[in-house]
Amino acid sequence: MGTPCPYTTWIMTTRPKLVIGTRGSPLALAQAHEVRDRLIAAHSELAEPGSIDIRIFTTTGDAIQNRTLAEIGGKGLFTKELDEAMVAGTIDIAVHSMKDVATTLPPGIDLPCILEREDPRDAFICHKAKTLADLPPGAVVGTAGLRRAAQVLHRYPHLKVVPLRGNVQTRLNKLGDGVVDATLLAIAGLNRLGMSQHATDTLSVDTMLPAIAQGAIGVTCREDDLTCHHYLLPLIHGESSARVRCERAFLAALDGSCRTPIAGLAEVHGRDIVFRGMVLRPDGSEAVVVNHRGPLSNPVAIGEAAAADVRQQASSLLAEAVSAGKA
Ligand SMILES: NCc1[nH]cc(CCC(=O)O)c1CC(=O)O
Repeated sequence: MGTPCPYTTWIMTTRPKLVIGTRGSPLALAQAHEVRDRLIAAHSELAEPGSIDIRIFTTTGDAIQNRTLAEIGGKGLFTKELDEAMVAGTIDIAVHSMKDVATTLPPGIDLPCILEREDPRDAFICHKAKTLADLPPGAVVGTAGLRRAAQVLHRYPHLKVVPLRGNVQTRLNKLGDGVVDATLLAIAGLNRLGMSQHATDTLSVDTMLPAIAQGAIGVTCREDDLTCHHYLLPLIHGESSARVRCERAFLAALDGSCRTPIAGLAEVHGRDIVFRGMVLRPDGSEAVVVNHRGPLSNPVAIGEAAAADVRQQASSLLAEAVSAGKA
């Protein structure tokens, strides 16, 4: 046996083939690990120990957990530091909840990969009632998002909504402490954390239309990084990509963000996409719902047509919703 070449060892330990950037919340880490495991399963050259490095970043969005997002303003709060690290070359790919990704990507960054989507629906979590409809008048629902708040107030005007922020565990703790009577969380997040046992009920999309792209994980990389585009290719899920592109086209055409009281869900029926979009007044007093169907081959056109429909039917409601999300 010859002596191992020290030069080779040095390269292997200091230069991973791929650096993944992620936020540090348990949910973000679970998603980054899922992407790492899928990359390893798809590419034997990445299976060698040390080939993939995961680097954790605190984003502006994480730093302000205790204020409501609507108070802060600005787009891409959960992606900013990751985008900068990618452009600088510190990381090669970044893993995101697509729900938190602004509709316009920064220059030089591509979103080549949407993984197979999880359940897009919201969970109702409560120790006092079996479902949202059973909550008595005056019961307090804690939620950070205008979309969930406006839909709760729209369908159940007798309920009270208060802001409740923090990561999934923090929100469950606050519920346990009795700060609120109930809260709403994405089923996908609970599933990925192995915490689905906390869901008291799954809300139908007729009760609570999901956020744009809820339950979908996306992976970004530099536009000119052909190696990463190659690595990500087998992870792309076609139907999920089409659904997310349709929903994001709707949001983009309405100039909305993840903080706007806008909801939408695209589903695949045969060779068609069936899309439902909703825009609400922030106080839930009024809502407009649009339904559009079209070929799976052009998802963006369906989202855009639905947005045009909203503009035509409810321009003042839309203006109020959009400015609430930017305030
Ligand atoms: N804004 C936080 C956030 N971003 C993505 C998820 C859940 C997972 C997903 O939608 O993919 C959550 C938590 C929640 O809304 O319950």
